[in-house]
Amino acid sequence: MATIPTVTLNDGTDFPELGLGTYNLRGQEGVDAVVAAVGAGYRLLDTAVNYENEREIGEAVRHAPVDRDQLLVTSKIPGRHHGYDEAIDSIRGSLGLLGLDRIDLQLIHWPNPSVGRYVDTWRGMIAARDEGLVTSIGVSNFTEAMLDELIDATGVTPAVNQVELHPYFPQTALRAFHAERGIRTESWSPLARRSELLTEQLVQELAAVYDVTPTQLVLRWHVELGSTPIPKSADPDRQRENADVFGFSLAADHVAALSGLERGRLWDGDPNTHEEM
Ligand SMILES: NC(=O)C1=CN([C@@H]2O[C@H](COP(=O)(O)OP(=O)(O)OC[C@H]3O[C@@H](n4cnc5c(N)ncnc54)[C@H](OP(=O)(O)O)[C@@H]3O)[C@@H](O)[C@H]2O)C=CC1
Ligand SMILES: O=C(O)C(=O)[C@@H](O)[C@H](O)C(=O)CO
Repeated sequence: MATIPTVTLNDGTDFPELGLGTYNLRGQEGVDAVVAAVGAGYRLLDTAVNYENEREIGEAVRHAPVDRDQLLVTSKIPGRHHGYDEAIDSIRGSLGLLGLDRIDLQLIHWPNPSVGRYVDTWRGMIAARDEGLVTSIGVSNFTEAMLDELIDATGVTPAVNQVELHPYFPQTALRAFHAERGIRTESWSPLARRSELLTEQLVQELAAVYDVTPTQLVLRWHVELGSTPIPKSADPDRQRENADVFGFSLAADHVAALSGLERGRLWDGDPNTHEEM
């Protein structure tokens, strides 16, 4: 079983350096996949209201081979639940589906700027944290300007910003901004959804240099950048492979070379314009 190291968030919480994405993990197969991942060493589980699998994630937590307190469950507030009261209701709804009395990390899923309610939503999340419904609060898909808007309005800095990040889109400027503000970066679609990234010549060649798989090389690149990747896999063998990235490290010039694959966002998810309800 892999031991996944942790870093300390700006609120003092220990946060794993790698977690499990669960988009599209549903039904009994989804429960089994998440239980297997915990058995393989995963402690951070990433879900969202919009994944429609919070019931399954809660079920997996109850059947997992470790105590609930060793697991960190993330959920996310969807666009249709933006607003102060709506955010608190959304969190209560997630707690009900998960069957848990606390969510470890609560995020705003997308800022949806045309709705104009992410600051109110953030205030609701602060209240939910103060009430003990959630431990850590953060955001997803927020730009530098949006992050500063939250901080300036409330004095509370998000613990995490979960964003699209992979060698095709290394988010250099946003990561530097996070480092200045003490915000932990979390990488969604860290494998670029198994696109041609894994068969890039550079990725294949460097994987051979380190005697690891292309997937392990890419996930280690995230770790070297100081971002927590949350690869999704339904397969126990691939889950184990993905978690086994803490026994080697990459030379700085190899990290830079992988970042040089940059070509931009893969799915047109610019938070200034892309909205999800
Ligand atoms: N906040 C946000 O807006 C977003 C958050 N997310 C989160 O990020 C998570 C991860 O992103 P996701 O989009 O799922 O994409 P990933 O980059 O994690 O890629 C997942 C794909 O890669 C395959 N895969 C995983 N491991 C391996 C491996 N070792 N070898 C070969 N193929 C592999 C999986 O297949 P298989 O299952 O068969 O192994 C699946 O098809 C999501 O599940 C979700 O939790 C994602 C998008 C947006
Ligand atoms: O998976 C998520 O969390 C999402 O927000 C997705 O909807 C993602 O944005 C996507 O699949 C875009 O094509």
